[in-house]
Amino acid sequence: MLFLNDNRVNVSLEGGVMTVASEENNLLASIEVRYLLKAVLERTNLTVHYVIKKKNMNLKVKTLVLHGDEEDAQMLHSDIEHTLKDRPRRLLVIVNPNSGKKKGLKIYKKIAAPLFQLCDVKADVIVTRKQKEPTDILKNYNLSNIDGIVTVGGDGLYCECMNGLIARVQRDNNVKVNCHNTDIVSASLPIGIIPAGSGNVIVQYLHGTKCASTAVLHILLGGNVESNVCSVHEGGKLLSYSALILGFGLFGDMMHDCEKFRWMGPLRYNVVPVASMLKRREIDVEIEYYSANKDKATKRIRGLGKQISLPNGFMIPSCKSKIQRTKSTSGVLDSSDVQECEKEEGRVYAVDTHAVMMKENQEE
Ligand SMILES: Nc1ncnc2c1ncn2[C@@H]1O[C@H](COP(=O)(O)OP(=O)(O)OP(=O)(O)O)[C@@H](O)[C@H]1O
Repeated sequence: MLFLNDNRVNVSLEGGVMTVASEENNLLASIEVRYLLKAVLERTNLTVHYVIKKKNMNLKVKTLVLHGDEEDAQMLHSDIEHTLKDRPRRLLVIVNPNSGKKKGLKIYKKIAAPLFQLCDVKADVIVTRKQKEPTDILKNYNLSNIDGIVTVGGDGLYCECMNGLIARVQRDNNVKVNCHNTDIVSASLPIGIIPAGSGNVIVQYLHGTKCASTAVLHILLGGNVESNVCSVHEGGKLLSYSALILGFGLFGDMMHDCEKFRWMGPLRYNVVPVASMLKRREIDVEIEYYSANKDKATKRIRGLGKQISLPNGFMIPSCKSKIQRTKSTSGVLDSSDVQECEKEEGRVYAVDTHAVMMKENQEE
């Protein structure tokens, strides 16, 4: 026998929904099981922590307290815990204390750590001291001991961890990474992002909000989504993996210039691009991409000092496609020039595939 306030209630966990109804069958509470966070049992009291989604896409923790017969409370507790068995339990957390406004560590301690504790999540927290450290950590870390990686920082930290993870997976699978025709082996380990950086574009894209506690809750709820990853090659060598934006021309110049003013913090993205725009240069570029659908012919887009957009749908996560770009060349190319170009040193190839998982609520 269980009670909600003074009402004697029946609780069911069927059809993916936890319902609490009065003896007269009036529905008193209804919570989707995927939004259940944790059930805490203290003798005859069972506190159910769950998440609600607000209109602004932020998630908020709520509680429901049931009390009554100790045995009934215990049974319901173990039923709820059973529904949570696939949630992440062990995480590697990589914090960049210098991200954005340098609040990464504070955000982790104040927002993430208490929620991790509530959900019995064991976190191995590493605070980075320098650039490239995340890549080194992921070279040798025992990945079989964890359910996911969490970054506390900006898009750059995520990209570096994604690079480290993808490189590690290729190494473990003996992939010839310098060969641009080789498929990238997908990583099965998800990467969650707690935003503490300058732009936090990926988190906004995933969750519709840059709220840090919402990101933590998405990670704890255990949803994930596949994401494309491109490998970028030059001169027969792998340069890097890219999962957010692969840019060149004006965009590349802007980002390059912004890096020189990292000391300015997030403000650099508002100021520095203006100067990059003023010293804008024309770039002749040709992009060639191969559709996932092998029946479709190879398409080619050419532009000289123009904005070039790839067709819609290019980044559909499940789509396997390849893009290739030649290095900046002078004059307009025809198809025979392209073949010549492909023999040149210094060409850049990019191959994209779905390879990395990011934490997200699947329904969003
Ligand atoms: N302790 C550290 N000191 C300096 N740089 C670091 C440190 N830890 C990580 N980095 C590197 O700093 C870069 C940017 O990190 P992050 O994305 O967290 O910050 P950001 O301010 O949002 O920058 P961006 O706008 O480039 O994303 C990453 O390449 C990351 O690896």
